[in-house]
Amino acid sequence: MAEEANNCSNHLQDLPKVLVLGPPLSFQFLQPLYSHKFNFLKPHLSDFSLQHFINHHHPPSILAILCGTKFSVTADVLRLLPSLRLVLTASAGTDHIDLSDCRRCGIQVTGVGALFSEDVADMAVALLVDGMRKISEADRWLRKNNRDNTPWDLFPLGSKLSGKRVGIVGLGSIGMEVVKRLESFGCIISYNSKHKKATVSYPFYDSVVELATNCDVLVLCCALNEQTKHIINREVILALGKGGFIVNVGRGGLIDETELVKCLMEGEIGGAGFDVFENEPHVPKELFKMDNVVLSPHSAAITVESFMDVCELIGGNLEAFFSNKPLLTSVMLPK
Ligand SMILES: O=CC(=O)O
Repeated sequence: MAEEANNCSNHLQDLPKVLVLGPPLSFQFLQPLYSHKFNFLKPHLSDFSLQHFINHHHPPSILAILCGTKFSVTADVLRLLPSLRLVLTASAGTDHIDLSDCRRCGIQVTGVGALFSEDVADMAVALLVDGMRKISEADRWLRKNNRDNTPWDLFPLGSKLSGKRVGIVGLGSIGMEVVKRLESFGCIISYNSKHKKATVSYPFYDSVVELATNCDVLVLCCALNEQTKHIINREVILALGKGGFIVNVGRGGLIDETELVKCLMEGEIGGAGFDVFENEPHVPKELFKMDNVVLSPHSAAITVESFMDVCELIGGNLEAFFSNKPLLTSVMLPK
């Protein structure tokens, strides 16, 4: 028995090490599939501090990190790992990673590319339909008023989605999937993005205030970075107006959340659908009391199918990296 355990730990020692930070949600599916190929180091199961844990595992032998969005890969973390060559995040967003420092240290970064785009777009549209047609509100109302003598016409009217002017903030792969879906609803699309796209003919606004002025709905699909932090501020919200609706499936920090909550309370905007929040897992408690708001716990990307695909992609990227082949997906690092 002891010999078997010894063989097993010897075998583990021979496998390439991958330091798992977070860990990402998909790790629970990934681990059983790839434990025979990689030695996953799991500081979250240890009582040691991260630094102590890393020092205990011979830092020069750790070439790769696997993380999710809840773990910030800062310059301080990178300093603990002098031989690190790959940061692999199980996410589309990379705002939790110090990309400039990765570049400086010659570390490649890989994420899931466009793998979550369809699921996230589905959720964006679901939040929008739910909010405008009051689906969650209707469900709550009917459960509460489930008596034969309650007249159903007491339930408030929703808003029609077809024909609405929808402004997409960030026309990347998620934004394009949202557009595909909303065009079939008969919505009128325009957008704001870092650059005007040569490949689409939808009206482009280089100012988000102008986009909001000309729309009934804003759907936020862009990455969070220095340029996009609080891209939705009070001025944008007021420009969208009292009947307006905002959906955020990007990152919480895209919206000045305090201002949005205030505007919702003051009736300056019609409603909102949130999959992401500024200080997750904190959700402003005022939102729980609002019927014109639909909430979801940063779960837009999470489906059984996307998790299976993500495991395959992460495994493929790890295999490519450790056999010196090109990565299947890679993140562009800032110049
Ligand atoms: O938020 C989810 C992701 O960035 O993949």
